[in-house]
Formats: sequence, C-alpha cells, structure tokens
Amino acid sequence: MAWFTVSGSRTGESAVQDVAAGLRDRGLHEGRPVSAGEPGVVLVAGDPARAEDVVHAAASGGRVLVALGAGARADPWRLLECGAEDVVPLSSEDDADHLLARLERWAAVDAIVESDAVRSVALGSAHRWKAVLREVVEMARFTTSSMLLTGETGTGKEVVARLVHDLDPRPRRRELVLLDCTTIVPSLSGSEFFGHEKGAFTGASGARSGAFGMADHGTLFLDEVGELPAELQAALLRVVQEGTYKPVGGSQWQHTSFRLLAATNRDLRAESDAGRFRRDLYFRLAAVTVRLPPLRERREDVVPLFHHFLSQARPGQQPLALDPAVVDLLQRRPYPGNVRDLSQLAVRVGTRHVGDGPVSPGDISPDDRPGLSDGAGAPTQEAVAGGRDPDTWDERLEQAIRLSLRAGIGIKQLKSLVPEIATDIAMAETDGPAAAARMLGISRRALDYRTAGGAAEPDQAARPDAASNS
Ligand SMILES: Nc1ncnc2c1ncn2[C@@H]1O[C@H](COP(=O)(O)OP(=O)(O)OP(=O)(O)O)[C@@H](O)[C@H]1O
Repeated sequence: MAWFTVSGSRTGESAVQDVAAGLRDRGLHEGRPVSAGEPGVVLVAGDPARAEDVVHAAASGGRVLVALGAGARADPWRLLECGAEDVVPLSSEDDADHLLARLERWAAVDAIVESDAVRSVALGSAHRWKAVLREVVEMARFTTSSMLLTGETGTGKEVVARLVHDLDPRPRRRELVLLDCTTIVPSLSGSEFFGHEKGAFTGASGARSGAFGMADHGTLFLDEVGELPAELQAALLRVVQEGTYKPVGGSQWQHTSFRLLAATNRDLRAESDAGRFRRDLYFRLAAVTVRLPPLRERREDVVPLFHHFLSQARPGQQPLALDPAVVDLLQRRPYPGNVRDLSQLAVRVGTRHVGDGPVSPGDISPDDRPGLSDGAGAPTQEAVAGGRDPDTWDERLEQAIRLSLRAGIGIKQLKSLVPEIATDIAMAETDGPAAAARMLGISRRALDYRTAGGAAEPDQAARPDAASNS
C-alpha cells in the first residue's frame, strides 16, 4: 500500500501533511502507486491543475482512493471518471485511520480475488472481470446482502453464485440450494418451495423439506428469476420479507434465513417498470446488482480461457500450443453463448486434434470458421455499403444464427442479444452517440436508454400476454 500527495497551493496543505504523517507512522510507504498494482491513496491539497492526470496515471496501476484536503477544489465526479475508486474529504485527525482501514479492506479483497479458491473457478484476468470479482468478493465476504447477477447467457452467473456461497464466512453456513425458475411447475411449486407434511396430498408418504427450508442458514440461488410465475413472486416476497412460511399441509410457521441470490439475462428493472415483474420483489432481489460482462467485452481472456478448456477436454495430456492463425480466429470469432460457447469450441477442437503438436487451422471444424475474410461472420460496413451480394450477407447471418442455436441460445435470447450487439457495434464504429443512434435508426433518447442498461425501449418491452402484478 502506498500514498502520495499532489498539491497546487498551500490551501489546506497542513491537514494533508498531518494525514500524510499519520500514514507514514502507520507504515505506509510514500511513493506513486502507479506501477505497484496495489491499493493507494492520493492526497489532494489546494487546487492542483494536474490532480486528474495524476489520479488517472495512478489508477492504471492499482486501486486509488483520493482524499481531498480542506479547500481542495477538485471535482470528485471527474476524479471518479479518471479511475479513482472513491473520493473522500479530509476533516479530522482520525482520517489517516479511516484511509488505512479502507486500504486494508481493499488489500484483503484483492488477496481473495488472487487466491486459488477464486482463480481456479472464476477464470479471467481482464480488467472488467477483475472489477466484477472484487465487487463479488466484497459482497460475499463482508455482507449477507441479496445479489442480482445479470448478464447474457454463458457469462458465468452460476459460477459467480457458487463462488459467493463458497466465500460466505457465516459460522455454520449450510447448503447452497439452486432453483431453476424455468422448470418450476406452478401447481407443484408449493411443495418445491415450502416442503410438505406427511399426507398433505395423495402420494405424500413422508414429510419433505422445500427450498426455503433447505436453504436455511445457507444460500438460495434462483436462476432465471425473470421466469418466476406471478403467484410465486408473491410467495417469495413474503418469505424474503418475513422469513416465515408454512409447509403444504402444515399448520406451524417455520422460520428460515438465507442469503438470496438470483440471476437473469433479462432486464428485470424495465420489466418491473412495465408491471411484468413485481417491483417490490425486484428491489429485494437487487439490493446489489452485478453485471457480468459478455466475452466480447473481455477479449483478452479468450485465449487463456480456451487453453484452460482445451486442457480440461484432454485430461492427463500435454498442454497444446496454438497456431497463430488459430489465435487470430479465436480473437475475432463471435461468442453469442459467451464462455459456454468458447468451452464447447475447445471440446470440439480437442476432439479433432491428433498428437501433441500445436492446434492448427484444420482442427477448427468448417462450421466454426465463419466469415474469416471480414471479421468473423458479420458483414462489414463496406460490404453492406458497397452493395455486395445480399445472398452472401444472408448466408453469413444464417451462419451466425446457426452457431448461436448450436451453442444453446434460444430464440428468446437471440431476440435480446441482437439489439445489444448492434448497439455495441454502432458505438464502436462511430464517433459519438448521435452518429451511433443514426446508424441504428433509433432516437438518441432510445440509445441512451439502451447504453444505460435497458435491453429494450420501455414501450417495446410490453408483451401482449403480460399480466400486471402491481
Ligand atoms: N470465469 C469463468 N471461468 C471458468 N469457467 C467459466 C467462467 N464463466 C463461465 N464458465 C463456464 O461457462 C459455462 C457457463 O457458465 P454459467 O452456467 O455460470 O453461465 P450463466 O451466465 O449462468 O449462463 P445461463 O444464463 O445460460 O444459465 C459453465 O460451464 C461454466 O463453468
């Protein structure tokens, strides 16, 4: 852990110097945390013109906390944009202790993120992935908050849910109970949720615990929670709020207490705004929302993850090198099914490969080699603008859809993925949101809504069969 001072004038400098001395006394070394890759503090005094540059440089090497001396005129929001994790005012002699406590917490979280327990199950070292892991570790270790995990299919929501449970430090922590909300049959769900007493219904030859009982002192993970039928949303809300339930056929209230985790690849917030998901339940589930990035936002993880899955597909055999053309393909290929897609590709490659030589282009099956000439499947702007044969365009689109279906992406997910990918492409290929909105053929407001996290415009989100639960 390190700290350093940046000052523009004498205003407020004495307070900053006091805190600096305090940090020195407590064993923190003075120096720039730029290359250290460790937590650090930047103390800002006066109105230094270069504070933003300094914070920007520091934050590229590690996590930075900015402390503003009295009278420092730096803009905290700009400093956050420059990469600071937080900006706090300095006001008392105890501030050195507070800063130190924050840095120690960060260092503890970073140590867990770098531990084998995490690295061996939630692979990846991309900046965005590490930021997710830090948030997840912080929540898992230091709170019992419920957490809503969002992200496209195959981004690792279940991996993260298991990690949260494994890192949970509650004494006598019990089971992780997984419920896939797509498979819940409403007529049978009473027993599945609450359990039943012996003789509660025909065939109930003995008492049985339900998910709420089994998760007591543990974790309940509701996968695909957006699919939960309306009547079960109400039942769940009651248990979450009051911690009590009655088994089917029982007369005694039972108590339960669990950490609630839920996952969805839908925009539940928009759905609750549209009355298709209970808003009160949404806010209970989403005390903390963690968005897992799609693989295309962490491309640097593609090749290391591929190596990992390839080794898993060839247990006990030598790790294989990759031909540069294969590396190139891996990096350019689309992954609509995200990490799951990549792992299945590695299995197919492992099956085709013979011997211990490098993986060569021929090990990639023809179906996995889409659109090499123009960037893995998608028609380029030039191709479209230049009026190339529309049949070729159609074929490429069809190929991309075929790959998605094979990767287990159903029509519902495809429908939500396509606008999201199109938005990403437009944002990357134009020089601002106005141009991106024009490229997409939508209003600037609709684009802002999408980029702020909405999967569809509110007026497009309503389904004719949607029942209001409000
Ligand atoms: N960071 C990761 N490290 C290692 N394996 C991962 C990682 N992320 C995902 N996987 C693997 O990818 C596959 C899909 O992961 P997971 O089931 O957690 O995704 P998901 O987001 O829950 O998907 P869905 O929404 O379709 O249920 C699993 O086999 C999982 O082990």
